[in-house]
Amino acid sequence: MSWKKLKLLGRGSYGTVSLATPLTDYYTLFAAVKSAEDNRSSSLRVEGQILHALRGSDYVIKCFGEDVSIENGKKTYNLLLEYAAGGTLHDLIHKSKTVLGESEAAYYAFQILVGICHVHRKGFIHCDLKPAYILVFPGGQHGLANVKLADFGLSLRSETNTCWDTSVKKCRRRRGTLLYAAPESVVCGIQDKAVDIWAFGCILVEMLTRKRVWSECKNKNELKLKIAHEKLEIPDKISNDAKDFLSKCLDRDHNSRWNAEMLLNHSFITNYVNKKMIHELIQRPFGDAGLKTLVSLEHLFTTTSFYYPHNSYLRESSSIITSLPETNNNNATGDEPLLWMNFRNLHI
Ligand SMILES: Nc1ncnc2c1ncn2[C@@H]1O[C@H](COP(=O)(O)OP(=O)(O)OP(=O)(O)O)[C@@H](O)[C@H]1O
Repeated sequence: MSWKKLKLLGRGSYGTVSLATPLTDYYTLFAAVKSAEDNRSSSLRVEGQILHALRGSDYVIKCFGEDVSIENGKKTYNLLLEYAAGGTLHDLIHKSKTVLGESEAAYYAFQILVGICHVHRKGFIHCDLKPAYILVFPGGQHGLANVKLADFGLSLRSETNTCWDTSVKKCRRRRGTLLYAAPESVVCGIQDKAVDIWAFGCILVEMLTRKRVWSECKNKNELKLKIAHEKLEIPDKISNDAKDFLSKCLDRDHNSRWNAEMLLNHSFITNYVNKKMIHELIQRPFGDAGLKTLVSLEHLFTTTSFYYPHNSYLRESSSIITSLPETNNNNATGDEPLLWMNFRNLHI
């Protein structure tokens, strides 16, 4: 094993998340490792495959590879991810003393939407978007953070626009966290791309007010009834642009709810983010590496082509692109290398 877990970052239902560093270059390179006992690792393995399929976006957490280790005598499956030094959007919203300004919220909203756009274009639905599943990387533009979508454990493939499961009362049961669930998923279990947009709208309300949506509900049943039958109040003390934008995200009719691309062109976003940049980001062809499998940690940390930066370089550089070992690389296709790490975001 050429890497070492340094400390526990958190726990999920599947297992643990740890901060890790390669043994050869202690404290110069970090990653977050999600680990599960091998016999309970199926959802983590699926998440790894989904992240592999979603590679190529700067707005979706990067997966560097997978590995199996023996820990306390038990076979353990490990998924190696980009380390988010800034924690989650939940922390960013609720641990700060003041409500985020509209321009700051719009900047994060823009990044989340570009991530959603990528996920949807790749044929997936996240199904469980919430502030705790959006990771924060300090060091973005204008002193703000960068944010990326994470936790694809409940994601679905959207073969058509809607995912139906004929075995369960003609429709798939609701997935994800109830608070951020769309009316159509609560009422009839529909999971289409529009559920991600509804959840995004709820997240934006939370960013703009520091209050969770439906905060007056006392229990799950009341919450379900409200989502199913009531209009979600748009906050009062925000600009008309923000109100209009939210009304497009929180349209109760999922057929007329705006999609991510439409929302990116709304003035709430374009007032703050350059239109040309948005167009380039959403039109950018997918960076599909030609690899058929995830890169193993052995290759990740032992390849001679992997570049370990010096601290001084870290402060100046925004990104370093590394190449894969010859045997795995498929550069003949002109594909983007799989390993891409934003070193500026690492805390040294
Ligand atoms: N790439 C990462 N970088 C830094 N911290 C992370 C990373 N991934 C997860 N974490 C942290 O680890 C903790 C657990 O994460 P995870 O999202 O896997 O579990 P969860 O959402 O709490 O549980 P579950 O997914 O089972 O509902 C969270 O506090 C999260 O902030």
